[in-house]
Amino acid sequence: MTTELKKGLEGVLVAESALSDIDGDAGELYYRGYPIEALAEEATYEEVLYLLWNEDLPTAAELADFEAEMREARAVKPGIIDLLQLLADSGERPISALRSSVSMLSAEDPATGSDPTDLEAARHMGRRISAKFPTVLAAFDRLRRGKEPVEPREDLGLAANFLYMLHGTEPDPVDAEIFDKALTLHADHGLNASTFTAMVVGSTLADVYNSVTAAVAALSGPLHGGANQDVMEALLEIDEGPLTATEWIKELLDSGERIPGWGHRVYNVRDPRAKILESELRRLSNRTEDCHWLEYLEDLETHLTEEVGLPEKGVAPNVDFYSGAIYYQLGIPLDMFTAIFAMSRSTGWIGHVLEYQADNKLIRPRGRYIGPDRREFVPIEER
Ligand SMILES: CC(=O)SCCNC(=O)CCNC(=O)[C@H](O)C(C)(C)COP(=O)(O)OP(=O)(O)OC[C@H]1O[C@@H](n2cnc3c(N)ncnc32)[C@H](O)[C@@H]1OP(=O)(O)O
Ligand SMILES: O=C([O-])CC(=O)C(=O)O
Repeated sequence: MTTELKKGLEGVLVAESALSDIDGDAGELYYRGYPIEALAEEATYEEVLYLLWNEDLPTAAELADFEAEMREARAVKPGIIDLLQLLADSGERPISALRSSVSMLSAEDPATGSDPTDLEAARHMGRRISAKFPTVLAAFDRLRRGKEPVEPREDLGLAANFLYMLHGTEPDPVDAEIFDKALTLHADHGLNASTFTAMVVGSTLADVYNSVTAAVAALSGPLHGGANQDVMEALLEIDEGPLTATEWIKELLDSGERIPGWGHRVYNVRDPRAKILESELRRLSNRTEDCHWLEYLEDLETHLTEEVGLPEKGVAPNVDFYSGAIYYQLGIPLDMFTAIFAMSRSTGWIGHVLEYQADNKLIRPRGRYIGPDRREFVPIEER
């Protein structure tokens, strides 16, 4: 046993994976060997989903079968809608409603309770979760706004169908394409906190529903998936307040707070996903003829880079810095941003659990004990 303590498991190798590879110094990300830039530009999110769950990109026939299967699984039963109504009425956050809905999806799946080593049953559960997450989230948002959920459409891709179910109207093709790219960019990212959580749960041979429930919970925090909402809240505060973006960020730094959407455990340079999202935000801003969110973000990045010098400390924009403004311009409510991240990341969680369980070893690290020395028990009447 090693006695070296690695706080936060920083830099510790705990598993092998063929899903995604990150070069933190070069700022590069690959899914199964393909650069993220090419996948975002050339492939649909469904192709990426297939790639992460299988060993390679699908042929046209494989993709058609896979898409048909996923599209057929989109609808949810009335019991889920009743649960979502209950959660909406109690003012639950979307990410928490999503977490609760995984338990209900499990209750409604006949495969739940199957042999934990049955990988085909696990794949089936994974497909159902990723197919139903967009339906659950769109329905939850509509219910809390007093609207009827919109039934999923099988003739639309996953990204376009989500926007359709959320807004009740078919999205502009450019909006759907940009959202599809955002989903691709969030689909997997090595052993990040939520994926590792899913793997820890999966390593006990708990089923995919249990692994995903825990992963949603892990993603919800502001140090992980919650940062995209924090960035947009900051932009709104700048927009509504008297300070310029640069003045606002100076105040935040002076108060000793961290900049949301900046810094990363693995990247020492700009996250490659931030670069793609910045250019997609530009494309969207040109379409909506509203560039001011992009301008705030670029002013902030210029100031934090040139004046504050954060990149010299290895702190640079991460995936959450530019994504929030895209979602906002697509008409997605702020508190849904982290849940949308979960909707896409379910792909990575499930892929990693399936991969890990295929060659399973219970994950169980050790902690260094720093409590009192051995001592005699004192009965309560003598304390
Ligand atoms: C999808 C994702 O999960 S991406 C990350 C999303 N989270 C955020 O954007 C929240 C803001 N960022 C952070 O809190 C951090 O960068 C984390 C949690 C993501 C990574 O943190 P760690 O790898 O543990 O780095 P650590 O906390 O040790 O920070 C290292 C140094 O960089 C600084 N730093 C890190 N992030 C930031 C930031 N956002 N703003 C200002 N300084 C920062 C720290 O103050 C520290 O400086 P010091 O050595 O002078 O004390
Ligand atoms: O990798 C990480 O630690 C966080 C991250 O960027 C992600 O999960 O996409």
